[in-house]
Amino acid sequence: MSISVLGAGAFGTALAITLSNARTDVTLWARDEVAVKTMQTTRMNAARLPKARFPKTLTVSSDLEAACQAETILLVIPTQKLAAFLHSHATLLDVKTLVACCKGVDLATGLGPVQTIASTIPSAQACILTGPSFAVDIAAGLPTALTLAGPKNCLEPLQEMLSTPALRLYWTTDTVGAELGGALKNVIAIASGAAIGAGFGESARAAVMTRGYAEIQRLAIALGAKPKTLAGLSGFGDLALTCTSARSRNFSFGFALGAKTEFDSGLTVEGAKTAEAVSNLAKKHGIDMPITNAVAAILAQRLTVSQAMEALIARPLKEE
Ligand SMILES: NC(=O)C1=CN([C@@H]2O[C@H](COP(=O)(O)OP(=O)(O)OC[C@H]3O[C@@H](n4cnc5c(N)ncnc54)[C@H](O)[C@@H]3O)[C@@H](O)[C@H]2O)C=CC1
Ligand SMILES: O=C(CO)COP(=O)(O)O
Repeated sequence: MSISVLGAGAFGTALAITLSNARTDVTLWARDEVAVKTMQTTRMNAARLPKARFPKTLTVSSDLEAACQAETILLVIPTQKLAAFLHSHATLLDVKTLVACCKGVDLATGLGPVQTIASTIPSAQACILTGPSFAVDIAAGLPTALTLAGPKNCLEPLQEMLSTPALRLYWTTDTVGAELGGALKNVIAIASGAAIGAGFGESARAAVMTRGYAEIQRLAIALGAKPKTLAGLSGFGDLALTCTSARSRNFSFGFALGAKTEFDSGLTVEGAKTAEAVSNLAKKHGIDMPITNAVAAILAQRLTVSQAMEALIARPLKEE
């Protein structure tokens, strides 16, 4: 039962390193042949995950057909690129166990990663691995706990296969809760970063996190998520990590918005497109999501960070 990790960004590389520390049949695939050759020679991914050395057992390849011979495939490319990737390579991915390792809602379709897999490759077992984890921590072998969600029949073998001495996986069949918790917390992390960057203070950040969690629950439960999943690693756990760490790209992006400083546009910030996608979903389902709407409005330059905060604080008073 071999494993291929498709996508050699920070997270794909980290997962491939930790898995190949524990087993010998892991392949890390990247589309860029030059980057693959460099990784094969240097045994590291200096561009995305500097300092982390590849175990001898890790195979790095740009041959997608060969990589897709594996029974279990981890998809670690950004959410907005996932649907096109699956469409382009559907025949190679047919009937496989596909584990999305990305966090977001597709702007074009309004679907999360599991739903995107299920709608594109119905023959596949569509799963998601999500929860609080920075790539650097996973690559360094630091203790981490994640949520694995998918169809019941494949969860236990997959949990066994993807757990390592440092990486502890919990399973759930609630794919809706797992994918929405991971997607929506990134939007709240942008808002938290903006609050800190603009100098509104840590009390304001705590309010953004807590009321953000309330709106995550409102939308996700309306779409079928279980409250227990949202309170777990993939929801509350990841919200806590991402909203409080300057190592988070979503938090740092928000911080730069609030502080009016530059931000590296080459970095993957899933919450940016997801804010608009979720704002559209909330409107469609009649769900009140003022913080998400504020982030979407800031990114569309309809509001400044200060105007957004003033509008949030001035909302009608109500029961918690
Ligand atoms: N970096 C982290 O600490 C964590 C990241 N994640 C999630 O993992 C996902 C990927 O993030 P990162 O690896 O950090 O991003 P990254 O920006 O480091 O890497 C993304 C990779 O995807 C590749 N890619 C993009 N479009 C592609 C396509 N069409 N075909 C093939 N490859 C393509 C890029 O070449 C790049 O190597 C995101 O959804 C993120 O939220 C989840 C947990 C932790
Ligand atoms: O999802 C993550 C932590 O669990 C990574 O966060 P960023 O994408 O904001 O860096």
